[in-house]
Amino acid sequence: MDDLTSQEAAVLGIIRDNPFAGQQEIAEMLGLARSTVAAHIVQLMQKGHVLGRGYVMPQPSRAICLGGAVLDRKYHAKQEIVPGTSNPVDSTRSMGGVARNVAENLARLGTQTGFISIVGDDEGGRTLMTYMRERGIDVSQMIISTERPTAEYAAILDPHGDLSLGIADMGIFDLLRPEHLDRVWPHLASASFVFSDCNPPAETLAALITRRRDARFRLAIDAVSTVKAMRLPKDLTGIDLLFMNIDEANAILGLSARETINDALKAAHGLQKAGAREAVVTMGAAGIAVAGIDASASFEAVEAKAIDMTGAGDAMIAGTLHRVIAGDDIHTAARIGALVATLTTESAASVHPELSEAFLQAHMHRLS
Ligand SMILES: Nc1ncnc2c1ncn2[C@@H]1O[C@H](COP(=O)(O)OP(=O)(O)OP(=O)(O)O)[C@@H](O)[C@H]1O
Ligand SMILES: O=c1[nH]cc([C@@H]2O[C@H](CO)[C@@H](O)[C@H]2O)c(=O)[nH]1
Repeated sequence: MDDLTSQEAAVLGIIRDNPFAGQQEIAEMLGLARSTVAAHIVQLMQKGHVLGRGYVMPQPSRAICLGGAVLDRKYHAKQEIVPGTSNPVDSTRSMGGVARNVAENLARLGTQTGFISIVGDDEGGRTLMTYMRERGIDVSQMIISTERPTAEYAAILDPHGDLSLGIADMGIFDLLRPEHLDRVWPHLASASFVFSDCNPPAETLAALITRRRDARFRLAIDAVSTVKAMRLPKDLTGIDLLFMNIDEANAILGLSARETINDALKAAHGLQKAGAREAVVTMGAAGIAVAGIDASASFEAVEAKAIDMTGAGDAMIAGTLHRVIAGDDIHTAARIGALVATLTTESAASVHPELSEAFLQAHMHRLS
């Protein structure tokens, strides 16, 4: 609360006791002009202490996920893929989008979560919104576009579940402009953590990172892909926690080594040097490198009976954020992230359909 002036704190105190207090009533109680109280309430919204009219108070720990809402289609090859010809596959559909996957994982683990994205005015968009709402995720700040259809992603997976080719129709995310951040700012400002993927345009990411410097929330970012990682500014100052796989980290750092987990550790240090407060660089089954604020370390991935890798990175982020929000340090939290990632590789969907805190606890023995 040390970001508040004494008058703002006094106004907040009255609103907390009586969320229905009118501006005139508050003004009279504090001996201020009504217009002064109105200005203080605007400031309280900007600083994230008040969410909107009716003065609804934010929950103490809340995550907001910003970025991709996507319809995923997976084509799982029955034998080694032969390019340039027809390949037999098993196909499945599920909800995807990095930010959406992170939001669903977080909500399943019990973190209070809001999701901000854009979907088309179509059946896919409506199904996606309903699905999220039914999982207790706040979708009140979503945009519904009549200009573009809901984003789609097709993953062609080899017989081992590894990505052979991904095809992404994500044009709708160009409409996630910086102005939308202004509109949803009270929701972002009141969160304990804001997570964004790199599906929004570079200007929107830059605006978020810049505005984070004066905000109370912590900011986590995931690159999504080597192409989208390039949307991040050169100066990563303002990012509290940056998630990348080794290829994405190398791409933005101009590095190429990807032989051992030490290369991932070097990349994580590189991201810190570029301004990120902490960085997690993943290397699939080969392990995870964590550059924390106090110490750096790497550890092994949790052994998996993997069938589909899609969403593993998103699950790693959600598991990590869930624990960081609960108060764990990044090293402890990332181990839980690795376990959630492994569980996700063992399901055909982009988010494990059975994931819950109890499900996670039942698998904790796998973290030896
Ligand atoms: N074969 C595997 N065995 C065990 N764990 C794995 C395996 N593949 C991925 N993981 C887990 O998932 C995490 C993220 O995987 P990866 O490094 O491939 O990131 P990514 O490319 O962002 O993932 P994706 O794009 O598939 O979501 C790893 O840190 C690891 O914990
Ligand atoms: O450009 C993009 N490609 C793929 C995804 C999503 O990644 C998820 C897997 O990590 C998957 O669900 C896909 O929709 C995205 O959000 N943006």
